[in-house]
Amino acid sequence: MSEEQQRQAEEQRLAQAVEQSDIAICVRGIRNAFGDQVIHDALDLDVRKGEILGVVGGSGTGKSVLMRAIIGLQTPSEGEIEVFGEQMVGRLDDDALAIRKRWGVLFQGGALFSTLTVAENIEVPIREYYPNIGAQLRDEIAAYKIRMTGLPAEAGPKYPSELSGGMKKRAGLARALALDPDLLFLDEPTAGLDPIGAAAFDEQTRKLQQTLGLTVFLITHDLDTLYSICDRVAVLADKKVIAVGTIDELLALDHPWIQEYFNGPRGRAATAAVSREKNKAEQTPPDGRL
Ligand SMILES: Nc1ncnc2c1ncn2[C@@H]1O[C@H](COP(=O)(O)OP(=O)(O)OP(=O)(O)O)[C@@H](O)[C@H]1O
Repeated sequence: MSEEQQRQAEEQRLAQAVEQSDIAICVRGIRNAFGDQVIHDALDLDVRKGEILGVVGGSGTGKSVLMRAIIGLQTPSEGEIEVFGEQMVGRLDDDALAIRKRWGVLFQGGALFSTLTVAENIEVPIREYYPNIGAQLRDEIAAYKIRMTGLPAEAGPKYPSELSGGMKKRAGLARALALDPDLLFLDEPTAGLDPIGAAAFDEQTRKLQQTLGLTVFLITHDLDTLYSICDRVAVLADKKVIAVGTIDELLALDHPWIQEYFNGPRGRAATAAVSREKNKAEQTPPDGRL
């Protein structure tokens, strides 16, 4: 190899290394199947650091299975998954502890422990990963997370059955944030919320993502969420991620599911709502008076 070729190879290697360091989650060639039912085959996906990536796809396309594979609850039969540069497939729980502490998960439906109060739910991951933290500090952390997610302080001693749907989601979010994660997984966080509650939850997610510098993997069917807070969207179909990009980039593709989803009546309504919000913001003077 000539000196010039060596220099070019080194530059390429460095460029790749810089590119890689921008990636929070790197999924390559994974296959997931349940018996004869193949859910993913040769699926690739990159999630960039600091982005909110929306993950969409028809029901049963394997969005939750993909999330479970990334967080180690489902072992792919083929392929590799890296989180923050660490190989995850086949790692034992103890071995991957340092990485597992760096993410928080809000499962579909909230998945709060019904026999524990909100504060006790939030304290579960703290007890699990930091058993030496004393009760008083644990309580303080829980109270802080409760405030952070917009719940009233009185929610702490309540049981999940005493909360509204929106409050349950926020309690689940508070638990997901218990360990100050860098990476947040949200599985259909606004499902079942009324539109105002859903918009408030989205806004909270965006605010937290910006202030805490989080990377967010967000599974949703909610077009308003995609339009209002997602930086990019990944589309699952045909056992793969068939496209990733901004909504404008996806709209330029002529895949029938993508066109139907974003350009159907609901997609058009969501676009119209976003441009109305934009116009309103542009017409509002900086001091907020109309
Ligand atoms: N533990 C399991 N055992 C057998 N099949 C499973 C298991 N988990 C998921 N599946 C199947 O895998 C497929 C994908 O499920 P998944 O929950 O990931 O879909 P999804 O895209 O998240 O759907 P939805 O949008 O309806 O929530 C479904 O057909 C489901 O029945």
